[in-house]
Amino acid sequence: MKLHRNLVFATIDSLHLIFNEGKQADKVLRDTLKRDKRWGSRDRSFIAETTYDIVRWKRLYAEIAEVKEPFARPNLFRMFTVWATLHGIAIPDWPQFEDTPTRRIKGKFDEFSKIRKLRESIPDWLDELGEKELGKKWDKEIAALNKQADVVLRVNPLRATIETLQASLAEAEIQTEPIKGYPHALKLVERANVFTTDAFQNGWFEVQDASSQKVAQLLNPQPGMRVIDVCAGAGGKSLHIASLMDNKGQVVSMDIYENKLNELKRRARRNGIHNIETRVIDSTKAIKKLIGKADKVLIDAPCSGLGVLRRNPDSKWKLQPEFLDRIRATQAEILDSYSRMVKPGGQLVYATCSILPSENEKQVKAFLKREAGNEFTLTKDEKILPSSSGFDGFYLALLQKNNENEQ
Ligand SMILES: C[S@@+](CC[C@H](N)C(=O)[O-])C[C@H]1O[C@@H](n2cnc3c(N)ncnc32)[C@H](O)[C@@H]1O
Repeated sequence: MKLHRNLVFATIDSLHLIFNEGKQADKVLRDTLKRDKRWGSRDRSFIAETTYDIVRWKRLYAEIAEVKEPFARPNLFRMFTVWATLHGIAIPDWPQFEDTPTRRIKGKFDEFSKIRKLRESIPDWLDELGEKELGKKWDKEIAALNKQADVVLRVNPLRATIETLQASLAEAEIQTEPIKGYPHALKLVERANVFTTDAFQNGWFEVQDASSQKVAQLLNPQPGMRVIDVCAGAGGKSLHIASLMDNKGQVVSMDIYENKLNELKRRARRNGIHNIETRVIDSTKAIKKLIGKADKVLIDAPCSGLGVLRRNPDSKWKLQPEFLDRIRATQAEILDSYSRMVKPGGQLVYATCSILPSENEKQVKAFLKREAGNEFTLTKDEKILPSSSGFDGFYLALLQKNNENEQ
């Protein structure tokens, strides 16, 4: 592979913004990719994939390149050299690469591969936490979380079927395949930009990982019900729930951030969904009004996001142990407060995109022991691990609230 100067420079510029200025990788790449209209899909994917790769392997590559943060520009070129050498790509004789030794890169790679926190390129604290929470399983999970994620679509049954969507994408030269056990999912055979397709513009599908699609399935909403999605964000799950309800009944989508709910409304319009009502949680009143009013409540809780590291490798470097302590406390508060919205005889699903028991089954167990949880029983739960599923790490628990006469 021949390296092109403007693509390499765009990659280095993106890395500078992500590493040195703390900008979010997806936002940086969105802006970088707008820089040159002449770039084709291969050029774009080179910039995006190389940037994500170097973000994912930051610690390992920095150790091999013997550079430290903040990374001066010549040091970003040294890290790029590590990436290129390990991918068997020859380094061109540009002045930027003059001081970047290529010798010993493979030797150091082999040497560091014996130490998990270097091999998997993660901070010390995260390696210790993973081992403490998951024991021997941590080895396999962190390795799986360092792989590139598949792109999975969820067909919108209000607008298309798996077959019509597959055919429409094939016309745009995007090949997909169904995934056994996931009735609404299609996996891209090769990465492609699906957002420019007619099928996307017409609301035939959303991009949603296969594990995430299991959440609304477990909630099993029925047409005519009132379902409350209390941590709805930009609405990935709300849209799925509303489509399963065939636009009949009501979905109340709530979040503390109005801008996320505005995005949800835009997506709902594109999906042809008109049974979603959004409500910002700006005081406890918003919750009190809905106590005992929902047939089903979904708590898609804020979490560490450790199960989706493959999609957001930069969160390895942004996550802090103190944040994890705070988020666990928030999860417990949310469970206690929002579970009150479930009617007697109704159901609650608690979900996270984390693989840590302390955010998942331990959180549910503790809730069931507290006063707020004493009217609920755990019907079933599922831990989806990236190493065995091949998809994002998720936890889902279905809880049943007693009928009034059982209280
Ligand atoms: C895992 S994300 C939700 C993703 C969303 N359900 C989806 O499928 O796209 C968690 C959401 O919880 C929201 N959140 C954080 N703290 C909250 C709170 N105290 N009450 C309600 N929502 C909260 C965040 O803004 C975030 O959108």
